[in-house]
Order: sequence, then structure tokens, then C-alpha cells
Amino acid sequence: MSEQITGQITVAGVAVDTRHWIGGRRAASARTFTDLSPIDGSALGEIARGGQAEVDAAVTAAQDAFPGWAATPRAGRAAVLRAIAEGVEKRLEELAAVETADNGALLRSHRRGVMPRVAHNFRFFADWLESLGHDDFDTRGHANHVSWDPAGPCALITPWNAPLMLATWKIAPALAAGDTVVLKPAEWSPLTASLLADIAAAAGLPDGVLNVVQGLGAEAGAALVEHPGIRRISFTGSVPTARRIARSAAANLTPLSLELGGKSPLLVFADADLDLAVDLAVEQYDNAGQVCLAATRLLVESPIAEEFTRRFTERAAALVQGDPREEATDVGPNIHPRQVDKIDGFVRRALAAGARAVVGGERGDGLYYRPTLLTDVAQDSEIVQEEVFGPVLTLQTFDTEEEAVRMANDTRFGLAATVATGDRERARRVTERLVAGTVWVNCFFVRDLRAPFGGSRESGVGREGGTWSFDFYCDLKNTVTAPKGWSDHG
Ligand SMILES: NC(=O)C1=CN([C@@H]2O[C@H](COP(=O)(O)OP(=O)(O)OC[C@H]3O[C@@H](n4cnc5c(N)ncnc54)[C@H](O)[C@@H]3O)[C@@H](O)[C@H]2O)C=CC1
Ligand SMILES: O=C(O)/C=C/C=C(\O)C(=O)O
Repeated sequence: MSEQITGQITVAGVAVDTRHWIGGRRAASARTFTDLSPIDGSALGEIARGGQAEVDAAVTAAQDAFPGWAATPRAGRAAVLRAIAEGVEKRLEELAAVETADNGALLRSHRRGVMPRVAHNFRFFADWLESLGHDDFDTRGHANHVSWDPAGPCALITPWNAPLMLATWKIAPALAAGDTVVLKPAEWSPLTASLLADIAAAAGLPDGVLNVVQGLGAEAGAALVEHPGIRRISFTGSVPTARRIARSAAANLTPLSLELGGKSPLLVFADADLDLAVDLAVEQYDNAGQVCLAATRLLVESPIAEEFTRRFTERAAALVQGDPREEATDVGPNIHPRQVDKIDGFVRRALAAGARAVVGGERGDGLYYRPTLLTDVAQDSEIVQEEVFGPVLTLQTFDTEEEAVRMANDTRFGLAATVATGDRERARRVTERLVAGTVWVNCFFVRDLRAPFGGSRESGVGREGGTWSFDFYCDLKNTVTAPKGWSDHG
């Protein structure tokens, strides 16, 4: 690993350092990888490609910084987290523009929704830390005192579909808890992590508390999760990668949190407000379908299926697909040529198996895939069972509430579910029986950091958000003190 002075690229007018951030210094690698912009497939720059040496250096930096950060009083840690939030807000436009250039998600969403949430992640956990009470209670005169001790260096591995949002979802509670962090961002969207390192340093975060190692999953990512110096692993991404990470975690008995994919249903009952249901369905094309929570399986009660499909088709046809920097754009590109090939492979195989493309069903130019709705799909088919992670929905019909619930639960996932119905009793009955970490009724993507977030079955292990995130990054300790034994007899 060598130091180098240069290592900056300019993206959307913003200077971004393409090197690692280790122990409060920039560090280059002998090798690089090319970062592409999904907007036009152009190369944004060469990014440092870390491996074992860079991971070792970053974990050592995180270990060295740990005692000091862990010992920093709560108010001190909270103040730095709030300063990072302010830094994010000051550079919000830059972060939004760089993220859009890097991962192709809509600029308007980054500006108005995503980047404000990034700042909120830090403020939320600063407040959380300061509001931690003393969970004390008495056992036959013995005083129990619960404390949240910092756990140590954490490995955070994050995906490309919401890079900075999902990274800071993990970074903020880890730092609040007094842990130090080594972040390995996704190689398809590495840039905003580098900007965050600058922002955190400017906010006064001590050297080594946050480290960023750039690189490929099979190299830097694998080396990081295998490292015996890591005390927590938090991962968001695909199920196959999660299995590999879990095997590495098992070797060191490292506690881990996994937020994985989904194949979530939207159940539309005949008593639903049909316009609302169609709105909810069309919303599933957000971020070009690259959302773990997306309700990609539309389950519609038979008597309204024809009218639902007619209105949906009309709405989908009105969606504007194009440059994600344009305000009018609704659906941008997909992240990478490999992802577009993967999406198209799913669609081609579904069509070959007898599915019908009511909407779309083909590639657009470049990395743009046409918003697609497939019907005539079997419950056990690949397109109904596997996560596509692109703008591809399926539509199936059901005749009874019982059948709707059975179809909804009939995948190996359990991340989310959405129910559209005008009947409160039905909503209660159905939501009680759905296997999902989050269930929305007549709404979608209403998110709150206080709520538990995560999946059942193969959609994940553990939950993030509020107390669930914070506690994961702590070594919880209960100290029991007897009323007797004091030399002062007091
Ligand atoms: N949020 C979600 O639920 C996400 C789901 N996916 C799903 O995964 C599919 C494939 O996308 P990928 O980018 O290949 O996802 P992935 O799960 O392989 O990548 C996510 C992160 O894991 C890292 N990684 C990969 N292999 C690793 C290893 N052996 N050890 C440690 N870290 C490793 C990557 O560098 C990246 O930072 C998508 O089509 C989608 O279905 C992908 C990204 C996010
Ligand atoms: O924005 C949220 O609250 C959650 C987003 C999660 C994903 O999009 C994901 O993990 O893919």
C-alpha cells in the first residue's frame, strides 16, 4: 500500500478522493478498479482496490482508536455525530449530485429524501445516546445496573442501491455506541463514502474511528469479515453473499446483522380504493426497482384484476424514463451492465416459460430497462420466487383471502408486505398472518428510524433501527450489587 498525493477525480463538479481513508490519512493501492456511471456508462474514475494489506491497516487503525472513542463521554460523541449531520447538510447538493452520477438513482430523491435522511441518521443516534436511561431494577434488595458498553471495531459492508443512506444507517449507531468502524462500500457506487470520510474528519471525528476501504467484495470485503479483530459485522446485500459472510463470522464467532433481499407482495382486495392501489403498485418502479422492500408481486383479487391492469398500464405508460438528473424523470437507469443483463435474463426466461409482458418486457437504451409487468406467471416459477432487483413486477390473481395470504407467504423471503383494502377487519386478519418484517396497509415506504427494520426467513438476521441498531453495536452488561459487604456499612 503506498501513499500518493493525487487520487482525486471530479464528479458532477465535486472533487472526490478515490483512495482509502485509513487512520485519518488517504492511502492508495497498487491496483484500481473502474467506477462507471449508470447514466451513460462512462467511466467516472479509477478507485483504489484494497485487499488484505489495506484491511489489516484499517482494522489496526480502528483497534488503536477504539479505547479513546469508547471512553469519550456520551455528550462528546453526540456532539461529533451532530457535527457530521451538519456537514452532510452543508454538502447536501454535492452528495446528491455525486450519488446520482455514481448509482443512477433520481437526483430529486437524493436531494429531498435520501440525503436529509443521511443527516437524520446521525442526529437520531446522537439523541438516542443522550437519552439512554439507566435500566436499573431491584432483585431481592440487590441493585441491577444495565450498561451499554462499546463492542469494538465493526465491519460494515454496504450495497449500491442506496449507498450513503444504508452505510450511515450502520455507521451512526456504531459510532454512537462508542465503536470504531471499517466501511467497505459497494464497488459499483464507492464515491459518497469517500466524501463522508472528509465530512467526518472536518466534524472532528478522531483519526481511526471511521475508516473506509475501497475494493471488491471478494477481496476487500472477504478480508474484512474474516478479520479476527472485528467485533461486529453488519451487512446489507444479497443472500448468497450473506451466506459467505456468515461462514466467516462463524469462524470468529463475530455477532452479525444481515439485511437481505425480498420478493414482497402487494395484496389488492376488491374492496380497496383502486386508484390508491394502482398508485402503490406503480411506486414499486422507484429506483428502477432496485429497492429491497419493493412489492414486486402484485396479488389482485380476481373481480378487479382486469380494471386494475387497465389503470396500471395507463399509469405505467405515463412514467418518464430517462436521465436521473432531470426533475421530470420517474425511472432512471439500472446500476451496471451486469445488473441489466441479470434483469433481462429473468424476463427472457419468464417469457419463454409462458409469461406475458403487459407492460415493457425489454431493454431500453444503455442501462435503462423498460418498466415491466408480467402476467400468466406460475407461483413456483423463477420470476415469482427470485429477487430481480430491477423494474420488473408480476401480477397474479386470487379468489379468497385465504389464497391471498397463502400466495403472499409462499416464497423464501419475508422482508415486507403491503395490503390495499377498505376493510379494517380484513386488514387486521391479513396483516396478522403475513410473514414480513414490515407490513404497510394502504401505504408504502412510510419509514421511521424508531421502528424495527429487517426481514424474516432469508430476508435477514436481526433488525436495524432505534434500539435494535444501537443494542447490536453494544456489549450489554448487567452489574448486580449486593446491599451488604461495604466497609463503610453505608
Ligand atoms: N439491499 C439489498 O437487498 C440488496 C440486494 N442485492 C441483491 O443482490 C444481487 C446481486 O448484487 P451484488 O452487488 O452482487 O450484491 P452483493 O450482496 O454481492 O454486494 C453487496 C456488498 O457485499 C460486498 N461483497 C460481495 N462479496 C463479498 C464477500 N465475499 N465478502 C464480503 N463482502 C462481499 C460487495 O462488495 C458489496 O459491498 C442483486 O441483483 C439483488 O438481487 C444487491 C444489493 C443490495
Ligand atoms: O430506505 C429505507 O428505509 C430502507 C431501504 C432499504 C433498502 O432499499 C435496501 O436495503 O435495499
